[in-house]
Amino acid sequence: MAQLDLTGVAKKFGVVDVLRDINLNIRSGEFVVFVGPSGCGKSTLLRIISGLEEVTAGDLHLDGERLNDVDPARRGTAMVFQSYALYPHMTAAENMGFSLRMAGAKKAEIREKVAKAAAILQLEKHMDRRPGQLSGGQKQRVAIGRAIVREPKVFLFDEPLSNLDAELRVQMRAELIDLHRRLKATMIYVTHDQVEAMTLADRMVVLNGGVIQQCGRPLDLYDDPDNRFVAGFIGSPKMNFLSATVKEVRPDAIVLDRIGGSSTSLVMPFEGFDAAEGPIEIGVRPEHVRLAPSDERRDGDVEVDVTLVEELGDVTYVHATMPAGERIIARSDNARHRAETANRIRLDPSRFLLFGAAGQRIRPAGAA
Ligand SMILES: Nc1ncnc2c1ncn2[C@@H]1O[C@H](COP(=O)(O)OP(=O)(O)OP(=O)(O)O)[C@@H](O)[C@H]1O
Repeated sequence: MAQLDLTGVAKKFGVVDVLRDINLNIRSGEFVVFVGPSGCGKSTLLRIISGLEEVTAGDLHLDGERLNDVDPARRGTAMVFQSYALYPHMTAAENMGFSLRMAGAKKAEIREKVAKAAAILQLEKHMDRRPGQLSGGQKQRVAIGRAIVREPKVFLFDEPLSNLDAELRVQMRAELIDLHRRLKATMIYVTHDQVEAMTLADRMVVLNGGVIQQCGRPLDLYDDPDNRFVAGFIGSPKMNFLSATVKEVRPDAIVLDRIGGSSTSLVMPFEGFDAAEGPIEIGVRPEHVRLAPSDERRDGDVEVDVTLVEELGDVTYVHATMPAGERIIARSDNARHRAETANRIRLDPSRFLLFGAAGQRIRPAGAA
């Protein structure tokens, strides 16, 4: 068991609020990823859990035990840092066993635990090498091994893959998923990379400005973001945002006008729109914006200026500007021959998400 509960956690550095009213329950065995832009407070939150920082307000409980005043070494957490933080003069085996030695463990026990971790991480052949003789990926595995031998209740990872090249990062991601499956441990992972977060997380916690913006399963956040920040942060290329006005409200639909500054009107299925919402913004993902076939014209097709065509082989992204200058990205799965000549896009209003002036999501009546 390793259930972690954060209640009303806040942190100030001087007068600056770095974290505000963080409430989070992390279940035993869950892989939770804190994600957000630089400076949003994710590392500070991880350091608070590890005990490297104190809270300004709020409580932390691990399996019901209040952690606030428990010494970092006795919390049952183990941290893996971006910088590896290995001792250069020690071998991989000595680095991995160091904390056990400091805790007074017997040599045989240390040997056994280090050998077990080395096997899990496929490091057996490198255990006599010093960090200087290891690759970046091997060093990171030693750092993870050092956490494993401590058999922590909660593993804490602070951007552990950001010093590795792109290919190795993908490989290490797969290894971390496998490690989590085998150890069944509670893991908390910090990254600013939303793709890394999406691929690793059982649950993502999106932070911005020291506040939790949304917390949930990666695809739920992708499909059903609570606000414009989450909608724009998750997904690559990013969600398109277009201005629009609501011309008419029907019981089960709205008529949107001046979409992206164009003369286009479209009917969007939407139950119970509240006319008091004020100006709105449409969010639509690139995969829901298509190139209109040149031989077919439909209401709602928008003339655009194509500014860039990115042909990636399996998919093509067409970057364009709408008549009033708003930018939009369309995705095409088979547009190699057509992308350069495309000049109209087709929007799918059933895929639109609506956001209010403060960036809040406007959901249809009855939606969660
Ligand atoms: N010891 C400190 N004293 C003062 N301010 C700090 C301290 N540590 C962090 N901060 C500030 O707190 C804010 C959050 O920092 P934190 O390192 O948690 O962000 P982060 O989301 O992990 O960013 P990054 O991805 O760049 O590491 C930043 O504005 C940072 O400058």
